[in-house]
Amino acid sequence: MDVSQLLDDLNDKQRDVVAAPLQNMLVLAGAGSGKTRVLVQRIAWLMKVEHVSPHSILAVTFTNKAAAEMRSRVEQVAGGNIHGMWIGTFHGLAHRLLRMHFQEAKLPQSFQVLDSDDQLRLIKRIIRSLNLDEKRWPAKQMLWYINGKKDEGLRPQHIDTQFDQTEETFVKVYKAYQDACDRAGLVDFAELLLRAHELWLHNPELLAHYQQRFRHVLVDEFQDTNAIQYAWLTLLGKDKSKVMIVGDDDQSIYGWRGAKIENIQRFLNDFDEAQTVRLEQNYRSSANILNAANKLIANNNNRLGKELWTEDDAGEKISIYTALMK
Ligand SMILES: Nc1ncnc2c1ncn2[C@@H]1O[C@H](COP(=O)(O)OP(=O)(O)OP(=O)(O)O)[C@@H](O)[C@H]1O
Repeated sequence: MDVSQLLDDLNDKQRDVVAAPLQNMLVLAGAGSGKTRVLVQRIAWLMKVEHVSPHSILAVTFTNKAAAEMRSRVEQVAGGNIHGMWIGTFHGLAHRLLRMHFQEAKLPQSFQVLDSDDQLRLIKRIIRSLNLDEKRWPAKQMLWYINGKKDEGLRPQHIDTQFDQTEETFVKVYKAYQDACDRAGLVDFAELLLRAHELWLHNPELLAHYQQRFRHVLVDEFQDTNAIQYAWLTLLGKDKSKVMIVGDDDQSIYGWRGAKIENIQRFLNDFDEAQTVRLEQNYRSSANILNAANKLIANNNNRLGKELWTEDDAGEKISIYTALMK
């Protein structure tokens, strides 16, 4: 087939990614370097050139909006039928798996998803039922603790509280909260991910089915993945799939909610012969802005390193604006 239409509007590095052999790959993509375009064209390439069935492709993005956009762009570029392809957020895909396999996941068929307001209300009730002082043990802090532990893949029984009485109380609330959720068939957002991971971990045949099916896995915004998302992805893709992750270690902004930038480095160690390609040409900003950004991010620790550049003019000089916060 004539593949030129899939490669025509790409620069050399973008082409290297789209037309790469079937392999594990890290695409280090700077801001405005066209990563969405590359991801979409890569999926189209897999289907049209490598004759991969859409049924074998799983693509993960970070927001529902990005997932919807990717789906419609892939449909456009690949020409319509992408039936059987899974495109979604980590949470959306985990939810889908739990609905399909609720019995193996030990959930009632009618389980409900709790949003963070519901979660906070339930935690407040638990704190009261345990006769704890709400001022000393604020519900919001408990909520952060519970979600944080789930993001790390930890159940109450995994947490060692031997030397820490404060943590002992946190774990007591976590346990009572989880028991209440389990009794009522309630699943919070962090639980979606943790339970989807446990679903595969404890049901090897089910895992084998998905490993067999999803031979091509693509993940966007990889720098934002937390420990449990990485563990889930590793279970699925490490042995049988070709996994392409796209991320930017200079754009990690979710450390405060469990994102682990070191997952990029772990990917290079854990996934066989992963190749790295850097997308450094920027299509969004003038050279003055990029040079200033390059100088600033050069101060970040432990970066894999890249240097953004543009064919555009220097543009206006940068001015500094100081604003007061109320
Ligand atoms: N090879 C190219 N030639 C011309 N324009 C391009 C090329 N690749 C990407 N662009 C343009 O660059 C802009 C940024 O692309 P895109 O949104 O895909 O980047 P991105 O890396 O996902 O951005 P970010 O993650 O920073 O939001 C878009 O307007 C896109 O059309």
